[in-house]
Amino acid sequence: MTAVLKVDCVGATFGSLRAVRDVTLQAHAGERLIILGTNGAGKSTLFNLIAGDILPTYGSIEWRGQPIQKLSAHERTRLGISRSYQTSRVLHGLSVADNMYLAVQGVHAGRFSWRVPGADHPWRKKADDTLSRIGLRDVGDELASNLSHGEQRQLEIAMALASDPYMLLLDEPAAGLSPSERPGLVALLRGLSRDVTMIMIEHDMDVALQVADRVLVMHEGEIMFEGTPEETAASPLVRSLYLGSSGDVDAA
Ligand SMILES: Nc1ncnc2c1ncn2[C@@H]1O[C@H](COP(=O)(O)OP(=O)(O)OP(=O)(O)O)[C@@H](O)[C@H]1O
Repeated sequence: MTAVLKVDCVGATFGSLRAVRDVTLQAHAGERLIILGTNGAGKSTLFNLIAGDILPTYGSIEWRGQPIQKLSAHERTRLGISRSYQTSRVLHGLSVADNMYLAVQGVHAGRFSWRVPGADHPWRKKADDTLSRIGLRDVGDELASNLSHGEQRQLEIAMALASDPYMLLLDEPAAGLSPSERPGLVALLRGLSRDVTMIMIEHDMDVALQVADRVLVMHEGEIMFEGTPEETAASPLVRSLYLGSSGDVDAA
């Protein structure tokens, strides 16, 4: 397996707080890597370091053989790294199709235009194709505010795919979903092309274990466990770190 992402002994410090400590990890081409951990474990900070939203205090990050730890988020997007955020970036006053169009337009930095593009404009076509891929083409004319919570998360994933990334970083895609919406999300994530490597932060153990090839568990800024979904589900360490003393998987 080819390692496309190599994070080597990376740390991020905020004042006296060591939010991420000496983290080393690799992601392989096409892999689904899931990062679990309790609140404040450092998962989002690690994502920000990989995506370029913050720069590491120390350590190196290599993407397809190239050091990227000093590159901006925008430069990393151009190299094929795309991310979603915990807080939705969907504009509720716009239609689903227009949200998607803006995401495609955003990839072509410096070429913003207020002119309404025709249906045959290549960016519009790209937006429509991506919505079809994610199963939202039929609701393209709906205001984004009219979508169910599950469909809004779907739209965020579609928007993150606008740049045709090689690697997708998804920050808690199941957050706020009802139990009945989760199987749809799992099916969507499992159906994404293996041309795209995926790293995902997820609190929901059930969703995480259904999507993951490999699981990392963070605690107090460090990676404390790495294993397959089966090893994760069976691990007493994961139970004590992640699930607390109750050991109740459903409590995740
Ligand atoms: N920009 C910042 N400035 C100062 N402290 C920060 C900053 N970002 C994160 N932190 C702190 O770093 C620690 C790790 O936060 P982080 O958001 O990475 O954790 P997390 O595992 O993603 O948690 P959650 O699951 O709640 O999102 C926390 O104590 C947080 O308060």
